[in-house]
Amino acid sequence: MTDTQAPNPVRVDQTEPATPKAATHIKMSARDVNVFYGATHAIKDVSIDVDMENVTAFIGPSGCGKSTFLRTLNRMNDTIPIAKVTGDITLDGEDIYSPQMDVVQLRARVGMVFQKPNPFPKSIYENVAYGPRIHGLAPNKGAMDQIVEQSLKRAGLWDEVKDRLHDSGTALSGGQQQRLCIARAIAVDPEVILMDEPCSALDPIATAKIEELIHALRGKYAIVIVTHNMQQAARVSQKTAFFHLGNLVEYGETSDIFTNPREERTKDYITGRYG
Ligand SMILES: Nc1ncnc2c1ncn2[C@@H]1O[C@H](COP(=O)(O)OP(=O)(O)OP(=O)(O)O)[C@@H](O)[C@H]1O
Repeated sequence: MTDTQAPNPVRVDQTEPATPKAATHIKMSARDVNVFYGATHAIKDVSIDVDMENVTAFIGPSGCGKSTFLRTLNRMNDTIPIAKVTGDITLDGEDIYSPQMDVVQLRARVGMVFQKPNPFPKSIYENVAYGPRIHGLAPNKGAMDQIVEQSLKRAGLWDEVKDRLHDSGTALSGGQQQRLCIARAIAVDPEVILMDEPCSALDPIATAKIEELIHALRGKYAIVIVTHNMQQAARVSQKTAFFHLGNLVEYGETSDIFTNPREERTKDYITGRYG
């Protein structure tokens, strides 16, 4: 889909139940996080809690640091030599930047879906089975078959691919490929799924399917989605964080952010004054 800017005002999905004020389980916490790329200070003292019950959207103008911050949550920035992260980030209270943290394990627990669908050049079955195999999650073929089927079902793809599991994943449509990537993340039994503009390469129908899927997965996994499409943030999330120039300007319930923002900068952004 072409991520066109939202006409204003952005409509918030009123069919969603009000976000529970209590009894949320904080899954990830960031405190005073800074990210530097060499001399570029990309993230400035960001503190935020991500919970299990709500989908959290990160919004803000291009270059404000949404993707950079998202990548700190599963240490994807480790792969960028000039990136330096300071501050504390925990997953269920455990410091993910501690030297004892197994990063491969962390990235299974905190899975990621990218902007451009990136299935392996292997069969649909193998795309999903790869992670469980390297993590030793399936003792035999029957168990693996079950993981593959369940993951594809959860990703809303099973009915479309069950008769061609051994065809190449790259032969699927873009939207199907993205759901295959979500199935691949689900297959290793993650706790958190990070999505970095997962619909920006998709047409409106494929985008709607991913958005439905996000609704269906809500609560099973803590979900964080970066989007520069404000309508999408309003449709899929219950919590929204607005970033600007590396700062977390405002974080709260999506309905408040879009209808009654506290900060002038948030108001300017959601009313289309910049970005
Ligand atoms: N690999 C990198 N090396 C150097 N600088 C980077 C790198 N990645 C991002 N940056 C810089 O960090 C800042 C934040 O970029 P980031 O991609 O996180 O923003 P964003 O809000 O996700 O933007 P967009 O919506 O355009 O994807 C920008 O100034 C960007 O140029």
